[in-house]
Amino acid sequence: MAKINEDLLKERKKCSFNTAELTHLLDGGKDKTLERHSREHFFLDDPELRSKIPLEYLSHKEKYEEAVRKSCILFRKVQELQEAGKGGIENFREILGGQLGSAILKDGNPLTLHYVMFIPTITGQGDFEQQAEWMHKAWTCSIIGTYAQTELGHGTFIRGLETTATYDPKTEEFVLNSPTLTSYKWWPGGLGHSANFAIVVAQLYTQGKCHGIHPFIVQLRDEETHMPMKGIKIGEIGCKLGMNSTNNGYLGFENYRIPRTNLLMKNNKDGTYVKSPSSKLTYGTMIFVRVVLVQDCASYMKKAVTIATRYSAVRHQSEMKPNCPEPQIIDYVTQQYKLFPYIAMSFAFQYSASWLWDIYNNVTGELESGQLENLPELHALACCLKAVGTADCAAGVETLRLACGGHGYMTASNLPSTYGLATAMCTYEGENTVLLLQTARYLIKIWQNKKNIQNLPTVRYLDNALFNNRSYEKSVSWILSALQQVAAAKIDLANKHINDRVRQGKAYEDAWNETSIELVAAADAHCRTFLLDIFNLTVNNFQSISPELKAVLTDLLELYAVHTAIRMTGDLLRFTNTIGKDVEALQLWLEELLAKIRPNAIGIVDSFDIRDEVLGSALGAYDGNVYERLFAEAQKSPLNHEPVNKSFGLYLKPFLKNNL
Ligand SMILES: CCCCCCCCCCCCCCCCCCCCCC(=O)SCCNC(=O)CCNC(=O)[C@H](O)C(C)(C)COP(=O)(O)OP(=O)(O)OC[C@H]1O[C@@H](n2cnc3c(N)ncnc32)[C@H](O)[C@@H]1OP(=O)(O)O
Ligand SMILES: Cc1cc2nc3c(=O)[nH]c(=O)nc-3n(C[C@H](O)[C@H](O)[C@H](O)COP(=O)(O)OP(=O)(O)OC[C@H]3O[C@@H](n4cnc5c(N)ncnc54)[C@H](O)[C@@H]3O)c2cc1C
Repeated sequence: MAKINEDLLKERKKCSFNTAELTHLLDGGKDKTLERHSREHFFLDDPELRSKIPLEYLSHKEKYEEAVRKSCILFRKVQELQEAGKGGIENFREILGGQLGSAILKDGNPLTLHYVMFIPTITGQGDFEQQAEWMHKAWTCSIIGTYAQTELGHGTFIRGLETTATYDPKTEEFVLNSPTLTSYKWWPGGLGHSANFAIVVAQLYTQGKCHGIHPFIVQLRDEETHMPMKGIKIGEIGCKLGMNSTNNGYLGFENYRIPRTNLLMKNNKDGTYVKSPSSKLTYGTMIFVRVVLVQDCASYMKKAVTIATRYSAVRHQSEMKPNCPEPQIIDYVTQQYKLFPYIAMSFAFQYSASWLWDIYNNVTGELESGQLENLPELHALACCLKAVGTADCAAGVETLRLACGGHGYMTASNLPSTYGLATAMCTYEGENTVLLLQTARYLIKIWQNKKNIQNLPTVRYLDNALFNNRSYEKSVSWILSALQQVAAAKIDLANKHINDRVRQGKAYEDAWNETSIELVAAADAHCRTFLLDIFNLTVNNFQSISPELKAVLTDLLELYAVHTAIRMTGDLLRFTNTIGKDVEALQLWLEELLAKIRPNAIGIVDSFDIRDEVLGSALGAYDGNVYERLFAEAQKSPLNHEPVNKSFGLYLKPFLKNNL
């Protein structure tokens, strides 16, 4: 093993708790950690899953081809694991998500949508016969599917989609058409050249009447030759900020016929068209992905913060005191402020993601038996957690990249491509502002009618939060109650402003739009109370952990709470009993916490136990040999493979001569 950097050795000695204990806690037990290790070994130590040339130096086409090669090996290996009964959804979570997935396929996986949306849509929206027909083919990958909903003209407003599926009773077929340029499907992952099937969301027409959007299973390419079917126009949409291997595609239909039975029917029991109990059941797959994305936010954040924290312990810069050695940059308090809140935030997101996953499973269980009452609460929670989680994650990764100075700008730091993956999450699966407005819509309804509020665990605090009015105490419980008061006050105020505008004669929708900045802020505040509440509950509920670990988790919980409170200073002053002196006390508390966490910072990120191959970063490797790794990475540039590049003879030399 390479020699470990001296600074990191010293940092590791300072750590006050057992890092393995925290690793096991985060994984859900020692056996889970061992399972994860064996999964990592299975995938990361397979030489076939490594690339010979760094991705950045490949052309767009080569990147795609390399990604398809790897994805096929990857999913063959997942199938092997499933067949051996080793692991269920965890395999998919890791392989598709921000850790193993993004380590092996750094710029995205062209087959992700098959697992994340195609299969879940068949399971969630297909009836018994349809599942029998399609699931085996999909699971065994005899067919590869994607989820084609968004169009050139509409992503958010899905009721406005223009693709039509018109029923032809004579042939018992649906005829698919893209009547306009804006009706072309645009964005679906893997659609360009990978998938041969898709779930297509289209407006269903029977007897000249439109019944709204519905999902259909559609064959796009010949299963043998992979040529597009007649009546299908298909291709890739081109280069993007990131995710350049995901093969996002476009798709148009010209009188393309599919059997009647390809309309997914779980929510339309009859063979003839019958309206489902809730049109929003069609949106089920989107809720599923929003839920799993919150977990991914924690993964990306842990990765970025591990890289930046290790680098900050190795990097020395400037003089703090005259004639003293240059300090590690992690000793600058401003640097700690860039790093440690994101360490704390990754815990907050991991714990909330896990609660959300449980709520999701309960509610989908209820939906199976026709109970819909808890769906709105789940939808509202999933929307705001997805929005706040992805926004904080993307901003966090960018802050952490900046915290690494110039070297953070190198692709070898792996921070730019992590940012590319993180920022995409802010848009896909529901643009963040739009999702916060969905949560706000629910909160306003609850505010206007609090009758059943005590049965709704995520909003019951709103019953009396407006009147919390506690005087400042240095405690998480005070911050939580203050944040709850802020959320309640913001909802109340937004509600008042909507009503005022309606009273002035505005249409409700106009009043809503005019109040929407406040509505988004209210939903954001509500979400932050949930994140803190769950973090607090989780840490308080840990019974059998060592006092040393409990102390570290408490520091992180407090830092998360204080950091959130300071970010919302204006709101605290405006809506609670907080006064200027309390803000000063919060600031001192923040600084105290940064100092407390400082000796454990490396220990905490080590506990995330992220393998070097997953970090994929010259700055973040366990051994801390930053400069050697940066130098080695530079040697991989194709420009360094020859002492003189041909452009010298072609352009520079004549140019230099001309200037003589
Ligand atoms: C294999 C097995 C296992 C595998 C497991 C693997 C797991 C592990 C994987 C781990 C790694 C992950 C990696 C991921 C990589 C991903 C790759 C990229 C994927 C990216 C894909 C995409 O990007 S794919 C397109 C997504 N595209 C949207 O996301 C559109 C947003 N746009 C809307 O979502 C609607 O359009 C919008 C705005 C609501 C308005 O919809 P609208 O106009 O119809 O509705 P209104 O606003 O009028 O609301 C009317 C009433 O509906 C209520 N409501 C609305 N939605 C509802 C809902 N969903 N459920 C219930 N209720 C709902 C609402 O609350 C109102 O209720 P009320 O009336 O009671 O107030
Ligand atoms: C990397 C990536 C992968 C994707 N993969 C898929 C896929 O596999 N399948 C698929 O079907 N789609 C996919 N998409 C599409 C994605 O779901 C949409 O881009 C997303 O839902 C946002 O829709 P839009 O692009 O129409 O944005 P728009 O809705 O046009 O948003 C533009 C702006 O308008 C604002 N806005 C829009 N409506 C409102 C409103 N009601 N109130 C206030 N503000 C509003 C937004 O806040 C935003 O600021 C993907 C997108 C990306 C970036």
